[in-house]
Order: sequence, then C-alpha cells, then structure tokens
Amino acid sequence: MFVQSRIVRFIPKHAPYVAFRRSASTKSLQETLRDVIPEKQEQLRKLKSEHGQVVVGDVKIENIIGGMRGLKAMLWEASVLDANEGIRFHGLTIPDCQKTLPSAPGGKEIIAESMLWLLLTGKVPTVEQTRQLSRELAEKGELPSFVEELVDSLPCTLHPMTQLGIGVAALNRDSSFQAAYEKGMKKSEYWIPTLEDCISLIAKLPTLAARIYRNVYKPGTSMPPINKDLDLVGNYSNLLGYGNNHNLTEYLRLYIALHGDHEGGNASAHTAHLVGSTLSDPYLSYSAALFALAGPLHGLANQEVLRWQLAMQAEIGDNISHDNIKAYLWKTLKGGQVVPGYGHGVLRNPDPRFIALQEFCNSRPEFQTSPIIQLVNKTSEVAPDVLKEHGKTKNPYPNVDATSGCVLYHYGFTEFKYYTVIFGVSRALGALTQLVWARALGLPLERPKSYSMDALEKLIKESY
Ligand SMILES: CC(=O)SCCNC(=O)CCNC(=O)[C@H](O)C(C)(C)COP(=O)(O)OP(=O)(O)OC[C@H]1O[C@@H](n2cnc3c(N)ncnc32)[C@H](O)[C@@H]1OP(=O)(O)O
Ligand SMILES: O=C([O-])CC(=O)C(=O)O
Repeated sequence: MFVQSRIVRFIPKHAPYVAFRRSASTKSLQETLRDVIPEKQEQLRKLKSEHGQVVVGDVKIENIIGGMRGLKAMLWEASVLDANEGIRFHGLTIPDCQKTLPSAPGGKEIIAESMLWLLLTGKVPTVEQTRQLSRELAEKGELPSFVEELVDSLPCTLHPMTQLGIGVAALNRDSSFQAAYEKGMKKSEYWIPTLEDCISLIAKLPTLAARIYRNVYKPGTSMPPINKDLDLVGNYSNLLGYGNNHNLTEYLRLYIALHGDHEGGNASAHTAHLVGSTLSDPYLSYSAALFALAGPLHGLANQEVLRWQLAMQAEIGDNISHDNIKAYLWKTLKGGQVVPGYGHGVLRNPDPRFIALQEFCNSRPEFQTSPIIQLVNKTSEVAPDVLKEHGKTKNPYPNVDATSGCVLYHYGFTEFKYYTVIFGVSRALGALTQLVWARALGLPLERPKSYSMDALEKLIKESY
C-alpha cells in the first residue's frame, strides 16, 4: 500500500529523538506503540551489554545530603530537561509542539491526546489519530459507581488533592495489570495491561476530578454526560461547568498539555516510577505520585502563588509599582518564607512553560487590564533581582507555577485549593507513559543505596 508522508513545515535544529513527520497512518496508539517497542528494547539491550560500564558522573557527599540534586541516576524516555533551555518532549521544544501537535476542532492549543501520543510513541500523531484517541478516552471516561459513592462520601473540608489521590487509588479494583499478574502473565507482556490501565486512568481522571470539584464547590449541581465527540480537556471543562467558556477551555488544554511531563526526577514523576517499579499497578503508582504533587514545593505552588499574589494585592492596593512589589518580596523573604513560583531544582533560566502561558495571556486583549495578570507580570520583572540580592536560590527566575493558577483566577475559576488537581490530571500523561515504558523495557525494582552520617564519615576517612 502506498502511504504518503507529509513532512511538517517546521523542522527544529535539535530534534534528535523524534520522527518529525506526520504520516498518513491511521494506526491506533496501541498499534503504533507495538511498532516502536522492539527498537527501544534493542536500544536498551545495547546500552546494557555494550556500554554498561561507562561512567556518566560522580556521586558527591553534597548530592547524597542535597536531595540527590544533579545526580544522573534515572532512565526516562519521554522528555529531557536542559537547565537553560527547559523541557523537550522527545526532542521537541514547547514552541515546536505548539506548531506541530494537533489541536481540538475550533481550537488552537495543544490537546492532551496529541501530547500523550507524542510522549508515548515519540511520534507526532495525525489529526485522525488524535480524534480516534479522543473518542477512545471519552468512551472509557465513566467512573465505576463505587468510586462515585466513595468520593461523594468524603467531607468537602478534605483537600481536593487528597480526594483525588483516594479516588485514583480506589480505581485499582479494576486494574487489568493486577488481574493479569495474578493469573501469571509473562513479564514480556506486562506492558499490554499496563497500557490498558494507563489509558483507562487518563480517561477517568477528568470525570473524577470534576466530580470532586462539584462536590466541594458546587454541591447539588449535576454533571453533564461525557460528550463522545469532544477531546479529553473539552470534556473536563464541560464537566466542571466551564464548557461554554472557549478561552478558559483553550487555556486548560494548553495548561494540561504543558504540565504533562518534566523528565523523571521531579517528585511526582519519580514517585510514580518508584512505586511502579514494585509492580504496583498504575492506579496505585499514580495515586502515590499525586501525594507528592500535593506538596507546596512542587505542584501545590500554583495555589500558593495565587494566595501570595492576592495577599500582596491586598497589602499594596492599586498602586502596583515596582517598589511596592519589591518591598513585599523582601517582607516574604525576611519572614523566612520562600517566594512561591520562583526557583527550581534543575532549571536555571525562566521556565519556558511560564513563557508559553505568558504568551497565551499576551495574545488576548482581556488580560491587558487583568489586575492579577498585571501583578504577576510586574512581579516577574522585579523578583529575579530581589532573589539574586537575597543570594540563596540558584535560580531566581519564575517557574510555571508563577502564573498558571493566576490565569484560572482571571477567568473566574477562583477555587484555588483545586488548582493542583488540574496539574494532577495533566501529570498523568508523562508519569503513566513512563510506567508503560518501564514495563515494556522490563526495568527493575528501584532500590538505591543509602548511608547513615556515621557510615558516610567512614567512607570519607577511607577515601583519604
Ligand atoms: C512544578 C514545580 O514543581 S516547579 C517548583 C514549584 N515550587 C515553588 O515555586 C516553591 C518555591 N521554590 C522553592 O522552594 C525552590 O526553588 C524549589 C523547591 C523549587 C527548588 O529547591 P532547591 O533545588 O533546593 O533550590 P536551591 O538549590 O536554589 O535552594 C537553595 C536555597 O535557596 C532557597 N530558595 C530556593 N528558591 C527560593 C525561593 N523561591 N524563595 C526563597 N528562597 C528560595 C532554598 O530554600 C534554599 O535555602 P536553604 O539553603 O536555606 O535551604
Ligand atoms: O522538574 C521539577 O522538579 C519540578 C517541575 O517543574 C515539574 O515537575 O513540572
């Protein structure tokens, strides 16, 4: 059969990993992945057998006591972070993805399905493939009734992230992986039910997350049915009750695509990987990841930023001068608190996700007079110099959380304790992708060596 390939018009300079073309293929995600797996298995076999002894770095005492920062110690397929340039998904930068990944009908932003396809397969999907995946996700979106009853029984005073983690863990009752494992499935086939679970979980996350939102913030309102002709985030927005706000829906699409993956060492992705390495099923693994995301130094920072910016706004009023912001930043730092939304474990420049969200705002007239977005922008002009003068943080620049929640607030989505749940819907794309690859590549149990301080001192003495 003659298959015509269409090279996408924009070819980036550094796109080493991805087959940067959209083929006319109508192969499903599962079929595409099945084609890619043998190549990757062979690549891993060679790395192990031919290069297993190559040294890629030293381990210093400062790495061991410093949160393993800088250690090159994990395999992660879908994305790699450069400290200065930021994230690349299979070699593609965020602007590359914005140019090439299919969007929703009537929309312009990247959608979760096209990002998921890229992360899982390393290939840019066709529009048809993306639509096929949207339909599959919509068809698998309903929650089992016992999970609905479980989340409905939770007190609305329980943080939405705790509720999300509970709901995701409970979905494991129907895990295909767990059932197949119990029946004695061969290791080489683990990836198949793992993929099934991952797709099912990604499909159900918006329904679960929207149910939590309704229970906590809009009690007594009923959710519309899942629309089989909509993309995942289009449905999520609908279920939340914001479906008629096109701009907010587009923002959610971009937000969820961009937060999908940030290589493997971040706390949520790493947690999913660690738990998954014990052969816990994807629901349990991702539930654990959500509780890492719920910490204020990680995903919860997007709620903290809004709280902090609103407190700043209340204190300085309408006079949002650089000097007033600077004084508020110093007050935060002298109070012994971190400036939320600034700094990063790896990045050493402004986060390109922050830039992409700022560009989203800059391209829309409604943000030019938005008090909260103007305050975020002005803060980002002042904070780096203040943090440099403060002299502690290795990265004084804004990360993605510096604006992500504030844009939601602008749109009237003001329930800030819910914001990290949206991040949790997104991070599944990357964390679950890696679980599929971990099983397809037969990666082992993760179990690093630890030392006590006494044992470290002994090692130090021995090294002299
Ligand atoms: C999606 C995400 O997870 S992005 C990150 C979201 N988190 C935030 O925005 C919270 C604010 N930022 C921070 O707390 C940090 O920058 C982190 C947690 C993101 C990274 O932490 P680290 O890798 O340890 O940063 P770094 O090496 O620069 O830290 C050195 C010192 O600077 C401090 N520092 C780092 N960032 C900040 C900040 N934004 N405000 C004040 N102090 C800071 C650290 O607390 C540390 O102080 P210590 O020596 O007293 O412990
Ligand atoms: O990479 C990190 O450590 C934190 C982060 O930005 C993310 O997980 O999105």
